[in-house]
Amino acid sequence: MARKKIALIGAGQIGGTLALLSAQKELGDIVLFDVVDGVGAGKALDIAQSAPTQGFDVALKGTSAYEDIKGADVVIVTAGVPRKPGMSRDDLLEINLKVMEQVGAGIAKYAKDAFVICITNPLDAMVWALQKFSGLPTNKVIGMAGVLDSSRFVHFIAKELGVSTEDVSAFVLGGHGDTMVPLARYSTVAGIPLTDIVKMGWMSKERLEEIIQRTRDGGAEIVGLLKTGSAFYAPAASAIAMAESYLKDKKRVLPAAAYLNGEYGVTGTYVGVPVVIGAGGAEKVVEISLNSAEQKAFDKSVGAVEGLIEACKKIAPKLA
Ligand SMILES: NC(=O)C1=CN([C@@H]2O[C@H](COP(=O)(O)OP(=O)(O)OC[C@H]3O[C@@H](n4cnc5c(N)ncnc54)[C@H](O)[C@@H]3O)[C@@H](O)[C@H]2O)C=CC1
Ligand SMILES: O=C([O-])CC(=O)C(=O)O
Repeated sequence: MARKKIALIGAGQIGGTLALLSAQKELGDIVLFDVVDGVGAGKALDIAQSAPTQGFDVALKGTSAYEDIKGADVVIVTAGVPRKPGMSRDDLLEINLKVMEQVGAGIAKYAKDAFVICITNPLDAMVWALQKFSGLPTNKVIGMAGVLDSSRFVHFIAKELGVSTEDVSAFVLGGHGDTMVPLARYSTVAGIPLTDIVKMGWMSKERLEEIIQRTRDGGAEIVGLLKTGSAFYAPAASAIAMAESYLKDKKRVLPAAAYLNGEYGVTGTYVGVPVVIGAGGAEKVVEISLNSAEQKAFDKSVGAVEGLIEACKKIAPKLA
């Protein structure tokens, strides 16, 4: 059976980590594309030279030519710029929107049958723009954020309670920004909702609120520590989980920025919701019932994303 092909657009911090993880998991042959000549090739060669000790058999290639992504099964987009301390993700909108236009054109020309995962920030607006610029079907273009935000929530809960992350699961909905909605009611420890964990007295309500806020600030916390860029290991691992679910038709239910066509009462916007990811791409948006406080928080988050989409339309009128 021929190997699958994975194209990584952007060979920076996340792109390089995506290449390493894809190789170690033997997800397919890898093309690392970057506008900066040599970056993709350098990382491809470096990772290829780890194969003898890691024991994987995949081909890696670096490039600055879009034609090399031809026939890719999965395209993961990290092209653009990350934020620095003092910036919000939204400050990246104008510069990264231009990048999405170029990337969208490249995908449309050479990889129109691919499953596309966008990571570039501000995530929900960028995945919306990338789908428009590429013209690919909405079920084949998705944004990575919810898996990362939920992983952060899981990490903080497991650490707080002194339990394995294996037994904690969490859901964070909404846009990938300050308004994201970590859902305590749908996040569990061995099946016990966090709201019950509080009732049982295992964790105080105040501590849970602090952890929820730390989750919302999870990206900024790492930007503050790194100073020169943003998180990349966990973001890459999150996108790989999504790519793997598509390539292996695992049909995992993962929180991701999906195109909403009436679900949750929202139309025409990408926002973080639980999605079944399988061979058909984003196969189904799972509509969980929200109580009034959760709905209010979700609506606020959708409003923030819609504001960014309007800003995109002003900058690039052809998106309107
Ligand atoms: N969705 C999420 O949860 C997360 C999103 N991000 C975002 O991911 C993006 C990438 O982050 P990093 O990899 O850390 O940044 P990075 O700066 O290390 O890598 C970005 C790469 O994109 C390349 N690039 C710039 N313009 C390009 C173009 N027109 N075509 C192709 N490549 C181009 C750059 O040369 C650079 O190598 C940022 O926008 C960041 O904010 C980061 C973490 C989590
Ligand atoms: O915070 C950032 O700029 C990068 C990001 O989206 C994250 O790590 O969640």
